[in-house]
Amino acid sequence: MTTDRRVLVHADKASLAGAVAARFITKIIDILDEFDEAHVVLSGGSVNTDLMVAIRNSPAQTNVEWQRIHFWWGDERFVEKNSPDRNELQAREALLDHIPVDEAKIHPMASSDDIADLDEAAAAYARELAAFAPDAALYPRFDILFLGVGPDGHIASLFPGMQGITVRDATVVSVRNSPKPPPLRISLTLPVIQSADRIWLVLAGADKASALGLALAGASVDEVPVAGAEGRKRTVFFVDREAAAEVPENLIAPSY
Ligand SMILES: O=C(O)[C@H](O)[C@@H](O)[C@H](O)[C@H](O)COP(=O)(O)O
Repeated sequence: MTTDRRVLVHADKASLAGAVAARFITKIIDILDEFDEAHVVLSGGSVNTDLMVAIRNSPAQTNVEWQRIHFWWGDERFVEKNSPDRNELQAREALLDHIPVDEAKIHPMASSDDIADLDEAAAAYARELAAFAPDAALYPRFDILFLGVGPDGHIASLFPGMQGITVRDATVVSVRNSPKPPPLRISLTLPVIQSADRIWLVLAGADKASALGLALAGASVDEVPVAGAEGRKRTVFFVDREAAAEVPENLIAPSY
């Protein structure tokens, strides 16, 4: 599957966000040199939100042709449109409202105001993915898919020991009893996550160390979902020192 999986360690959470932002800007400019459009999947969570703020604050971001990028989400909390819990709202406030995006290329998952039924909302996102997929594919070719990681090892809204992480025959799942509130969510499934050319996981803090260590040591995906984060071309774990505490030394690449 993947050709490369590496861990890049930064001193702390603040330098992590700045470093990933700089790398993202460079990489997305390269991708847009090669392709007419790019597809990027955004993540919720505090570390990824800090990253989006760092992207917006980087002087280099004015060199990105933002209107050529499609933005998708890995998961969403199924709440009202204006709820501060919405990953969409957080991403808009952190980044999307501040850059010249093409609104037709922003693909949020439905809120409970848009579609009252959770399963219908998940099905609608599957249709949206298929509508922007090449040929007969079920979803676009994602250039970069960002993920946060929970202390329990969850990615997107795929939680340990729950049904969502086992789903292989759908692109989007509804989640009804998320252990992390709010309980109702929508998530991309693991096969879609693994289809991305690049998965960039961004995580910080001592409470992530055990999940990361287990994932890299080959834990089962059902028990530690982040163990299944492997993109087609490259998978990078961007972490701070605290989160790296249980990463085997031989997997740590020099960050500078
Ligand atoms: O939907 C959610 O509840 C969050 O988006 C969640 O999946 C988050 O990405 C991780 O828990 C990491 O969060 P932090 O970056 O805040 O540690």
